[in-house]
Amino acid sequence: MGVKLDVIDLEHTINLVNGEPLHLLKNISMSIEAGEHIAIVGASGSGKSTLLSLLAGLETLQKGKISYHKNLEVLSGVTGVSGFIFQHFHLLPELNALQNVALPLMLRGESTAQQRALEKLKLVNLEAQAKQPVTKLSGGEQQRVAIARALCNEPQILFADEPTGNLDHKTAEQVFDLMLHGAKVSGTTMVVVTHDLNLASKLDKTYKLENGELKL
Ligand SMILES: Nc1ncnc2c1ncn2[C@@H]1O[C@H](COP(=O)(O)OP(=O)(O)OP(=O)(O)O)[C@@H](O)[C@H]1O
Repeated sequence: MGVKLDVIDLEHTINLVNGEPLHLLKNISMSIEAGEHIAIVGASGSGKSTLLSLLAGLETLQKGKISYHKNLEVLSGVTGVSGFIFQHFHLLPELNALQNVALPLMLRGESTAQQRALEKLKLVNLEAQAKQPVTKLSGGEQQRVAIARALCNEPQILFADEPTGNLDHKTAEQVFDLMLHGAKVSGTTMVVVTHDLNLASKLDKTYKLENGELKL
């Protein structure tokens, strides 16, 4: 089962180049249930990526509290149980698809890394391309490799920042559906930042970030 996440009164301020503070996020409170899939939408520059990085523990909290729970246990953080998918794939160009997916497991010394990586490549319909260098794959295929890699660690919560923003409309929908399917199969909680309201509507809830406030 996935991770449950509670956010209480989160605030975030950035300093603009002219020295003025900008209150990017104001008193954000939300709960994301275990296994729930939510979308965060909003205008460019509204703070979606910043909020996602804070939720994923990739950026330091300035004010407020985020707590993570698995079953009835409170976790000290999510770094070990989370996956992250970026808009620009972030694959290692010198490796093939299978090696990209297996690498995080191999670095942890997992003896079944290759086998588990191949299973996840099957899940995103890329078994036949496993030995292809990723530079020879299409954009949609590269993003499916990134999804397989993120799922390979069996994450309890998955964060995705515009995961299909770099793809054409049809490919974006196919890749998004595969990502959602992968998360559903493993009961993974998922938080997705997207501009695409059609894709957002496939998830359980859509939050809109506007003027620093998050609304359903
Ligand atoms: N570390 C930082 N220092 C200064 N400004 C920052 C920093 N991080 C983000 N910003 C600014 O904060 C604002 C929000 O950025 P963010 O990337 O979170 O928005 P976004 O809603 O994800 O935008 P987009 O949809 O265009 O990706 C932007 O104006 C950005 O320039």
